[in-house]
Amino acid sequence: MDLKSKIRVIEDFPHEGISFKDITTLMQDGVAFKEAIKQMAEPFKGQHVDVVVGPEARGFLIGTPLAYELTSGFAPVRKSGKLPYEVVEANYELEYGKDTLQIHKDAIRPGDKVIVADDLLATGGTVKSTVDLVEELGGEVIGVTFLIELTYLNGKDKLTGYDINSLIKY
Ligand SMILES: O=P(O)(O)OC[C@H]1O[C@H](OP(=O)(O)OP(=O)(O)O)[C@H](O)[C@@H]1O
Ligand SMILES: Nc1ncnc2[nH]cnc12
Repeated sequence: MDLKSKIRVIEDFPHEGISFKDITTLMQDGVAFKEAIKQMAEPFKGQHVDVVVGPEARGFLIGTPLAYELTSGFAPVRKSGKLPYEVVEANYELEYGKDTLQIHKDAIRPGDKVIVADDLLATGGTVKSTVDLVEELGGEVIGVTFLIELTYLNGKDKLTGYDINSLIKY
């Protein structure tokens, strides 16, 4: 299936010069959505995964079905002030802004095998912060996976040494 053809591209959103990759059109198509998650899970089948971690908000859309497919737990990384229990936090920059991300202190146990999942890799700021939070809690990041990678932004450079996968490349 041509999953790339299911992505809607909107130019100059949310700012002039940004070519926004809209995954809602892929997700509306049940067969395409299922195929995308199946393909994202493929490299991890047969490996033990304790937790998939996904950053708010689109990381939840991809991370939770991936966790379900891998029979692992899921832990959310959220923007500042949303999580009710004790947190650790990291500041980050992304393609069109900056923010603070937080994770519950007990979301990861030391030694947990963790996959970090998001819809899209742009500059890599979001996912690098997410990886840092997992490692601060003692988790081992065994993979970092994206539905989409914007190769022209070189986000992978922030993630050297990690096993990185992406299904759809621009
Ligand atoms: O690689 P980066 O440059 O960090 O950009 C990628 C991030 O940007 C988007 O999230 P956004 O912060 O727009 O939040 P949302 O998921 O709540 O829409 C996207 O879902 C990734 O998480
Ligand atoms: N170009 C883009 N399209 C969709 N989400 C993004 N997040 C960061 N850059 C993005």
